Amino acid sequence: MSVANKVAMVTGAAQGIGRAASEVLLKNGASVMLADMNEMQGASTLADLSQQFGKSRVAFVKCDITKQDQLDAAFATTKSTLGGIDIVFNNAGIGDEGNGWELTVDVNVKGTMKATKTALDHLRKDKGGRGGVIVNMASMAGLNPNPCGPVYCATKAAVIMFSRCWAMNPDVSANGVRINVLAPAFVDTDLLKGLQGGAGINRPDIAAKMVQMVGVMSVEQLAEAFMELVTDDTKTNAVLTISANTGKAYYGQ
Ligand SMILES: NC(=O)C1=CN([C@@H]2O[C@H](COP(=O)(O)OP(=O)(O)OC[C@H]3O[C@@H](n4cnc5c(N)ncnc54)[C@H](O)[C@@H]3O)[C@@H](O)[C@H]2O)C=CC1
Ligand SMILES: CC/C=C\C[C@H](O)[C@H](O)/C=C/C=C/C=C\C=C\C(=O)C/C=C\CCC(=O)O
Repeated sequence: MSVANKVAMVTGAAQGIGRAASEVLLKNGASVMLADMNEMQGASTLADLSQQFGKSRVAFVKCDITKQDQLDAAFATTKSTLGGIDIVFNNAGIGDEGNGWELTVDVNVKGTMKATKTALDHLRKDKGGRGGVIVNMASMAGLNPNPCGPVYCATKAAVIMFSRCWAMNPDVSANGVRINVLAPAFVDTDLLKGLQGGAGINRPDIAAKMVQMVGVMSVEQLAEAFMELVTDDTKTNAVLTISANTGKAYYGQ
């Protein structure tokens, strides 16, 4: 599927991977709603992207994905401002392993689940949508256990299983919706800084060795992998892993 003239909503779009994915969607002719809880960073990203791609194809909505009312409003605003919705990238996520660990579960698991269910209500043809694709952000940390971030790893494993179960539901495919998962190793963003110990990670020394061993990708590499999951119509229930040293591979295939 070409993304030209399609409408996308990206959560966690104010910076990092979400911003890079939004940029590549815009470059390829889509309209994009940047959804993020960080209004200040969101406004700055909106200003940059509007300058590059024009004001009519990009907008920002404040949205905390743990809040159902804000998700409902974000989807409604996307449709009214940009003329519908075809692509949803549930990318927002955090990695606090310390005192804030419950928020990590709330955002990564419950937030992603709420956003996926809301996306299905807006995309499914039997619910008045026009079909489309949902990409949920997991991590290779959700596939391979390690001692550094048990909470983070468990949340990402939950995202993978939740997404795959929905993708297999015949009511979803029959109504024109594909669901895929992106599972990267380390990417050069603010989140990765948590591995240096600030977010209460267990054994930052082991994490540092893992980073050294696996390597670190650019956000642009992630945006390209995201686009593969969006544009390849044969991909549904696909989990695309990607790391700097080993490249891309579909899990289980
Ligand atoms: N950076 C890495 O090495 C990896 C990142 N990931 C995943 O990629 C996703 C994006 O992370 P990065 O770009 O690296 O991080 P980042 O910290 O640079 O960006 C995350 C964005 O999400 C937003 N956000 C956080 N909580 C939110 C909420 N409740 N509602 C709405 N927006 C919220 C933040 O304001 C921020 O703009 C996350 O789900 C992360 O777990 C997965 C594997 C590796
Ligand atoms: C990507 C981690 C981002 C943020 C760190 C958080 O702050 C959190 O507190 C801790 C998370 C701990 C994560 C530990 C490991 C993460 C591993 C990967 O993302 C993938 C790395 C390697 C995959 C190669 C392999 O295992 O085969």
